[in-house]
Amino acid sequence: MIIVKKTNEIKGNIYAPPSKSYTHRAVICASLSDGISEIKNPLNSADCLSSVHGARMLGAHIDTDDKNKWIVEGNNNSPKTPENIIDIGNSGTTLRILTGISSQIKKGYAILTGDESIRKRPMQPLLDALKQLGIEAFSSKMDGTAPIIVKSGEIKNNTVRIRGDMSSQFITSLMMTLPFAKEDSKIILTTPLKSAPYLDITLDVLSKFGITVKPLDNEKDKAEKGFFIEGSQKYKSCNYTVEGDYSSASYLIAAGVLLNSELTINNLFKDSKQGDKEIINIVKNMGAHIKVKDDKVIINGPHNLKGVKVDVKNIPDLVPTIAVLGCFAEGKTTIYNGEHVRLKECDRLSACAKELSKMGAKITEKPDGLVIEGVGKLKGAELETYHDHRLVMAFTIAGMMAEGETIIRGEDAVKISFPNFVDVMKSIGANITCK
Ligand SMILES: O=C(O)C1=C[C@@H](OP(=O)(O)O)[C@@H](O)[C@H](O)C1
Ligand SMILES: C=C(OP(=O)(O)O)C(=O)O
Repeated sequence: MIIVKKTNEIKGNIYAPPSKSYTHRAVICASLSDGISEIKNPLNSADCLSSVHGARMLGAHIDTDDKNKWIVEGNNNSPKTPENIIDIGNSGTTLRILTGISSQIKKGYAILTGDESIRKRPMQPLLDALKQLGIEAFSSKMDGTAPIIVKSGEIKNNTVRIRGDMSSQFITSLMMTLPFAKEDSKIILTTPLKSAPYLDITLDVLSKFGITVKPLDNEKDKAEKGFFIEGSQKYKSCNYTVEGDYSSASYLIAAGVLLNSELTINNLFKDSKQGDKEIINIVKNMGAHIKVKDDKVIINGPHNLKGVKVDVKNIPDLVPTIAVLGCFAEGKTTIYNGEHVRLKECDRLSACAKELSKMGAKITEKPDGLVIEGVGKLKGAELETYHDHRLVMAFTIAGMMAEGETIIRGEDAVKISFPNFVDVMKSIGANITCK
């Protein structure tokens, strides 16, 4: 557990942890490539190591001894049949991407599974999409969740239709798999897209590893939104440096604007493709005066915040952070368009409402979001975090602002995306201890 006490001041010049989304994609692209790639500043977290593990099972050699630089020898566009089941732990990104990629093993089957939470996360839209492509992939329990069994197969059809509103990771998986098809192909979205910036991250990394995926040309194809993928492309090796993670930095930014602070957070790029850089605009709209440089964010808090309305369609991972900020803002903060936020490590809408209410927050759960009446102060309480890293980190910030002591259960989950979270928070003066 983390024991959090009211914290008067935080100070420091720190680095945002490396991006989880970029690390996953870089290591998987490198693992498929034709040579040796160096991944610099990778995120050494449990989720990214799940991608490393899966990529090794599919035939890549990956040396992670140097935590600052992973060396990846790719399987030369020829994923191998895994010797065993692939246990991807808690990582949705790994499960979704490698389900598609596994269909390109030359013979046999790949079986992908993970922890209790991952075995509840939806997979059916991706399985249906693979079926349209002539690939046999199914849930062993026949309920659309992992364990997933994927049969090696040649991609046959060249058009796949898939919903875009449940998880962008299904589409990332298809974007990374369809370059293996002999013929050109199209992904057509049957609903408006959510979490869209994650597809920009996918396109960005793919392009560095020699793969081109283009949005469908809307002039020619007015009715259809989606992507065009040229057939028979090859992944090429590339030396890649991972930028800092705005989702992880959101907890530091929230702490900075709420508390008495002098905080510089480095390695956050102004021109990043990460949707979660929106945290900067959100706190600015709430009234915070933070300085944004090309590669860092500087905060001198506290700032008086006012409630705002936030569309979280494209920024699902920021919800716990915004919920905490809303508790300390004047007036009402409304989070909407976040049905997909219920499909993460846990139902984050319901968990935020339930747990923050224990601290005296006034939160109403809506089908697609949360309405938070700013109460200005919270009181310490004992909180559950449902094995969800983002809840542990967001609730820690709430605890630092609360009167009395807050106990946060399940702190181990931070290893998923921000393994040294507790040490970083202590280094800037957070009044926290682990037991
Ligand atoms: O592709 C990615 O790296 C991610 C996509 C998002 O998921 P959805 O597309 O399922 O919303 C996000 O919540 C997750 O943390 C990381
Ligand atoms: C939902 C998350 O990741 P994933 O989907 O990869 O499990 C997350 O990091 O908040």
